[in-house]
Amino acid sequence: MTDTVKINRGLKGIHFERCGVSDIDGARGELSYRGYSIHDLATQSTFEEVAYLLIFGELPTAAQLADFDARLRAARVLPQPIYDIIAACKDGHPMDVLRTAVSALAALEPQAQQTGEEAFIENGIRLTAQVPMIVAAHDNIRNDRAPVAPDPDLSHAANWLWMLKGEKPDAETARLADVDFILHAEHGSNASSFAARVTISTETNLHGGIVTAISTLAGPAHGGAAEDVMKMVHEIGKPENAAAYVKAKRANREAVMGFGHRVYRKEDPRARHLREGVRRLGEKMGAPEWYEILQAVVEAMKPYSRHGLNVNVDFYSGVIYQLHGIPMDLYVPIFAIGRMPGWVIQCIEQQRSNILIRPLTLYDGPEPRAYVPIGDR
Ligand SMILES: CC(=O)SCCNC(=O)CCNC(=O)[C@H](O)C(C)(C)COP(=O)(O)OP(=O)(O)OC[C@H]1O[C@@H](n2cnc3c(N)ncnc32)[C@H](O)[C@@H]1OP(=O)(O)O
Ligand SMILES: O=C([O-])CC(=O)C(=O)O
Repeated sequence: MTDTVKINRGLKGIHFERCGVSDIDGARGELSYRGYSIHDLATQSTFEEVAYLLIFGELPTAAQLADFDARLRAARVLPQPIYDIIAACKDGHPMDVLRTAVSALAALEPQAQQTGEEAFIENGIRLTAQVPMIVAAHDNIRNDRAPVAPDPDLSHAANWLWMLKGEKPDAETARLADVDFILHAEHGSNASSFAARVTISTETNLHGGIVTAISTLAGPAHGGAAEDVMKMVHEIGKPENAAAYVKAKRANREAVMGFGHRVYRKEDPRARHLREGVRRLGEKMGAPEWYEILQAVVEAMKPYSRHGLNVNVDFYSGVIYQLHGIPMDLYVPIFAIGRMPGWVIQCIEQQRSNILIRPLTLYDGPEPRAYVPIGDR
């Protein structure tokens, strides 16, 4: 038996379900949400429209978008105990604080216990509005500032920057954040969405799935990579050091952060928009060196890229955040803010045609043996 069972470590290349939300063509380096190219969405759509598209399956009409947007804006409310919980763990990593706060919301808001499609949509919209509030409130509280009240006149992205910094962003800055959220909104059966589906498959509530997803996104092999890319860029310091840095990493068989992907064998299509964002923003702010360091790393990685090792979505995003003065440990929470609609729809899809997700591990431990009482060991 042991010899004949095929083990798929990491479930590489395994389709565990059908899903009509996003399509990733790893060989071609293409991504679409509900049939719409990520390039069209990133250049023409807004986060609110994309969130609607992901959750309801179609691009909204103007009236549907206005209604959805109003629901999102009305949901910008956190119960007071959440601020107390954030204050109590303010010195923790923002992902730990976010996870704890979302978990607390499940206990504080009675409607969070409801399951079923309507409840998941309602709770998903509320959480999508609350997650940026939690991240911004934490950053304010840990810096001895009062949380900034949401502004009902601002879009999701602009309101996030307003709550974080206490200043209204200009249109270009708000649009860059909007595009960043669109690019991060959904990505099929990535580790955090898969983990959320496993949780939902036990018939629990949406908040449980989102808590799982936040935990899973945090690691450096997934969303945590953006923070590590920025640490790498600081360590490299100037473009001429990039080749030696990459050589040393490869000699030690260590990963260069922001490179590699389980599915893409060509460049991650999302990276194009973020690269352009870094280049433009660097020029505008008189700090072109960050873009130059990143491009020097890309150049240095070329000899290793022949098996499809290319930049992923996490490679360029950190520098954009840094140029906006956002602390490094907020990079993963920003990913989580963008990913909310993707997590919500993955949980809805799992619930819609549920089956308990419970794969097997092949036992390769000791043969059956006699129990030895503790006094005789
Ligand atoms: C939003 C996201 O989650 S995107 C991913 C973000 N994560 C990162 O950027 C962290 C760095 N990258 C990685 O650790 C990996 O590429 C992962 C975890 C993303 C994907 O891992 P896997 O699909 O398991 O690929 P695997 O690790 O088997 O890599 C295949 C080959 O590419 C190499 N490789 C993969 N990623 C990298 C990297 N970042 N730097 C250098 N080499 C790499 C591996 O060493 C391996 O080479 P080998 O066949 O000679 O042993
Ligand atoms: O799909 C993956 O494995 C990781 C990823 O790029 C994402 O979640 O955006």
